Amino acid sequence: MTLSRLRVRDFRCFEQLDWEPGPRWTLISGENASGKTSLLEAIFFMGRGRSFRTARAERIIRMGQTGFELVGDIQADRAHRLGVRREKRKARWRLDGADLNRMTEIVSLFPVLSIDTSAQSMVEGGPEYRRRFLDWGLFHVEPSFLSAWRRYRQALSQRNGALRTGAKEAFLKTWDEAVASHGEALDHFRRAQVQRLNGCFSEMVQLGLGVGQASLEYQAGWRQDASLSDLLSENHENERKMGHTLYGPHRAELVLRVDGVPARERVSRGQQKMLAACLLLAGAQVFESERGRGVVALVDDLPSELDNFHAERLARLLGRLRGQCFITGIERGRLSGLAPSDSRLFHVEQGQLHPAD
Ligand SMILES: Nc1ncnc2c1ncn2[C@@H]1O[C@H](COP(=O)(O)OP(=O)(O)OP(=O)(O)O)[C@@H](O)[C@H]1O
Repeated sequence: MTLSRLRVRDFRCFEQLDWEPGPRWTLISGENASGKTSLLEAIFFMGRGRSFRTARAERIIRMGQTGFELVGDIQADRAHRLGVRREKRKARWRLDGADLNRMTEIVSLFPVLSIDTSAQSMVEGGPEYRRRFLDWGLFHVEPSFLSAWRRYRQALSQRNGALRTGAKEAFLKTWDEAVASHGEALDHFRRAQVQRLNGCFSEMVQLGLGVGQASLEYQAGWRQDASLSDLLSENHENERKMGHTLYGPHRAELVLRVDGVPARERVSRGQQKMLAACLLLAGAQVFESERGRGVVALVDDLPSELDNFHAERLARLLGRLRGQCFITGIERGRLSGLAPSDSRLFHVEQGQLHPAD
C-alpha cells in the first residue's frame, strides 16, 4: 500500500501543496520550522484522523483560515482516493466519492506508524501509550478485537457510572459480570499480540542497539492470583469511594525490559529513542506478516539524538520493512547518506516543497 499523491490545503504552514512522494523511501530535508514535521503530520492525519502533536485539530488549520483539506491517492488492493475537510468543529471524510462516518474504515485502509519526538513516550510515558500501541496492532490483525474493545469500554463506562451514582449492589453486579467477561476477552487478545511482538522486538533491539536481551512483559491490570470477576465483586466499597473501576485491562501495562530490568531505568536517552523505534517497528513487522502488506512509516528527524552508528542501524531496521517510508532531517547530506540510493529527496522551505534529487 502506498500514498502516491497528497494534496494539502491550509494545513499548518502549507497553503497549497500537490505532492507525489516516492514509492519506497521519501526523504524530506529542511531548516527548523520549515514544515517537515507538518508534512508527516498531514500523512498521519490521513491514516488516524488525528495529529501526533496535538489533540486539538483546530490548531492544525493554517492561521487565519477556517479549515484544512487533505486528499490522498492510495494504491492498495486497488486505487483509492481518501479525503478529509476539517473545520474547527466538524470533519467530513470521503472515500472514493462517498461520505465516511467511521474512522475504522480509514485506519484499516491506510495503516500508518509514526516515530516522532512523542514516540519516546513509548518508553518513558505512562502505560496508556503502550496500551494504545498494542490495541492499534490488534485492530489490524485480529478481526474481532474492535467489537471486544468496544463492548469492554461500554461496560466499563456503565460500571463507573454505577459506582459514582451509588447504584444498588444487584445493578452493580450485572456490570461486574460484563466488565469481567469482556475484560478477559481483551486480555486474551492482548497477550496474543505481546507474544507476536516479543520475538520481533528482541531481534530489533539486538540489531538496533546491539545490547542486552530485550523482552516485553504484559501485566493484565489485575492480580493474577485472583480472577477479574472476583476482584470486581469483592471491592465495591473501595471502588465506590474512588468512583471508578480499579481492575481490568484499562489498567494494563506493557513493560519493556533489557536484561530483565525495566528499560527506562537502564538505557540512555538516545537508546530510549532507539528502543521506542524498535517497538514500533516490531509492530510494523507483525502487521506485515499477519496482513501480507506494509505500513506507511513516518520518521521525524531521524538523525537527531542519534550518533552515526545508531542512526545507520535505525535506517537499516527501517530498510527491513516492505512499506513506504517518509523520513525528515535537517541536513540533506546526512539524510541521504542513511537511505537507499533509490530514495526520492525533497527539500521544504517556508511551506514550499521542491524535488531535490
Ligand atoms: N496553524 C498554523 N498555521 C500556520 N503556521 C503554523 C501553524 N502551526 C504551525 N505553524 C508553523 O509551521 C512552521 C513549520 O513547523 P514544523 O513543526 O512543521 O517545522 P519543522 O520543519 O518540523 O521544524 P523543526 O526542524 O524545528 O522540528 C513553523 O514555523 C510553525 O510556527
